[in-house]
Amino acid sequence: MTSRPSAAALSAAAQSPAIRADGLTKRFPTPDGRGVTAVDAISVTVPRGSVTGLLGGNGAGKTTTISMLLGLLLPTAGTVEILGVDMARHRHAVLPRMNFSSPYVELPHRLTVRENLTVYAHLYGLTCVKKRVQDLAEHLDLSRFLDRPSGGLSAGQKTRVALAKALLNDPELLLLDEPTASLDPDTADWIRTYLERYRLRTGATILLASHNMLEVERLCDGVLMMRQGRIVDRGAPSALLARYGRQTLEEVFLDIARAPDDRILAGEAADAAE
Ligand SMILES: Nc1ncnc2c1ncn2[C@@H]1O[C@H](COP(=O)(O)OP(=O)(O)OP(=O)(O)O)[C@@H](O)[C@H]1O
Repeated sequence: MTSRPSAAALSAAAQSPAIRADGLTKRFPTPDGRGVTAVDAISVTVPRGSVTGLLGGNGAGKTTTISMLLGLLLPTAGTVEILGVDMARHRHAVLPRMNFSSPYVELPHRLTVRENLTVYAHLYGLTCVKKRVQDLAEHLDLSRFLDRPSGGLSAGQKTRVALAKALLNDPELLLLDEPTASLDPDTADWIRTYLERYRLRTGATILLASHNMLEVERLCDGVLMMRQGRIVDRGAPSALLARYGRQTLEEVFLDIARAPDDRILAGEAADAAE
């Protein structure tokens, strides 16, 4: 159902967290019929204006989680509210207020950067599209290759274009899957600084999946640690360092990734108690 939320629901929504997921689960079918549980009943609350890191090893369930938050994948079970709006019922009311970028989603190769951004700007229903594209190109240092086909850009240039696409509608909620994957340290630092400034300027909420622990320590107020589809720990980076008695988030990550399964279950108990 995609009916419009009521006035009372909209007023309550304004007070709600940026993301609230409850019991969110995704099971994929597999050819052997056993299926794989990519995301296993996770419950997450992300406050407005925060930057939250979604961490976990390969296959932990980060991309699947982000896809469900975006409404790109239907959950097998559980609920998602974005900016107080129930994604299952009123997804179209909130989609214009959010956006995402992912290295796994390529823009059409043959279109130029300008054409791609223009198409997306129209899809998002923006007015003054020409000026918006021009302004973003300047902010993200894209002007030199605005008229080149998107497929011919380097990985770093593509990442900046993907970020421009994600910022076209000035999203209140930005979901980023590995925003600095395969970037050189200079470009990665540039993107992080840009994101910090965007958050400060707009008060937007950012959820980012990352394998770069220094990035997470620098950008994130809070961290969600995933393993085998579950949230096994969470907290501010400083709180996690203290809890594990470690100096760096990378060490904490390794502790969690290498812990025996009974530690995972302990994390689940903490999750349920939240
Ligand atoms: N369409 C699909 N069909 C079957 N299994 C899937 C599908 N998509 C994801 N999976 C499985 O779900 C699990 C979680 O995958 P996901 O891509 O969410 O992990 P991830 O944490 O983003 O990993 P990475 O860090 O490697 O990108 C993995 O076991 C993966 O093989």
